[in-house]
Amino acid sequence: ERIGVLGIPFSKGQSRVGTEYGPEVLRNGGIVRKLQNLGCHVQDHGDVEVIQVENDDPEENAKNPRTVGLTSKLIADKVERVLRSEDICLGLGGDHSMAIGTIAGNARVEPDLVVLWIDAHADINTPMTSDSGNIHGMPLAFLVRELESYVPKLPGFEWLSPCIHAKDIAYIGLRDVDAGERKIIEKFGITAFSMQEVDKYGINEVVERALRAVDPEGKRPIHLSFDVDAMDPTLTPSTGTPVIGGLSLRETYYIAEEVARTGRLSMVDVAEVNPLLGDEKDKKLTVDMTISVIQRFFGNRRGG
Ligand SMILES: N[C@](CCCC[B-](O)(O)O)(CCN1CCCCC1)C(=O)O
Ligand SMILES: [Mn+2]
Ligand SMILES: [Mn+2]
Ligand SMILES: [Mn+2]
Repeated sequence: ERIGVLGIPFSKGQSRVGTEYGPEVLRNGGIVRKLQNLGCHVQDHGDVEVIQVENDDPEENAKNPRTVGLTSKLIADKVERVLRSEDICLGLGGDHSMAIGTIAGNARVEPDLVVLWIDAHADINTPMTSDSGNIHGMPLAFLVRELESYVPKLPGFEWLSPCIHAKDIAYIGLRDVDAGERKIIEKFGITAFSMQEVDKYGINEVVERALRAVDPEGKRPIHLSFDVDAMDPTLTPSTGTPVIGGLSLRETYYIAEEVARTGRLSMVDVAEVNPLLGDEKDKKLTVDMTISVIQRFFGNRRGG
């Protein structure tokens, strides 16, 4: 497998400083070398250029729209270029608004992709249903074709056309879903396995059902968007919106190993690592746990 690593040092999809240092701490944690040690061919493509628009006033309750929109276009362009020369792109974020660009870019190369969204949150608020105005809680709303008429065209987003269908998405790990998001998930029948289903069926059954729901014939490329807050905060404390009762390390490993086993992984987003939150121990734990999970997307199996 040829892996292209792409840093996405972005934080303007939310209001806490720090996620812009995510790529740096993950690289310093040795992710490139660790993947090479797995026998992968790893090329580091550097960082996406981040655009900072002056006087970027909120629009329709969405914060930093121009900065997020224009940076998302650069992310999409870079992801498309990486995926033209590599088999898989590993996007190191950065807040979860990064997924607007990574999915848009991936879809240009793999138009038939499906999305597995591993997260405590649904990240599908429209600017109107969001209570925070933080675009990291909205990325999927900008990407889903069925939501196009519900999402205003924000300044900076002129370049973006929705590129996935609601039925192409499956959630695992949900435990903090807003009212508006629940309505959207129900209305469009989006496949969603919350932590309750993980407890009810077990992670093996959940992963099997999620994959079958979005890709019953087992042939579509997979965009895996991993928000580190999907894991229990005892494992990844340095993140902006922690929610107790999360995935265990072994459950998260299992998801990664099963997705790797499909052989159809196209892109992995690693979102919401914020090394400025918590103490040094929290930061190191978060980085170490995140890197150990990433390795399992790329062939490190507990069974050897
Ligand atoms: N849904 C939230 C949180 C989004 C998290 C983004 B992610 O997953 O990338 O980390 C919820 C906001 N709201 C905060 C106050 C209490 C109720 C929920 C929002 O801001 O939209
Ligand atoms: Mn989240
Ligand atoms: Mn998220
Ligand atoms: Mn978060």
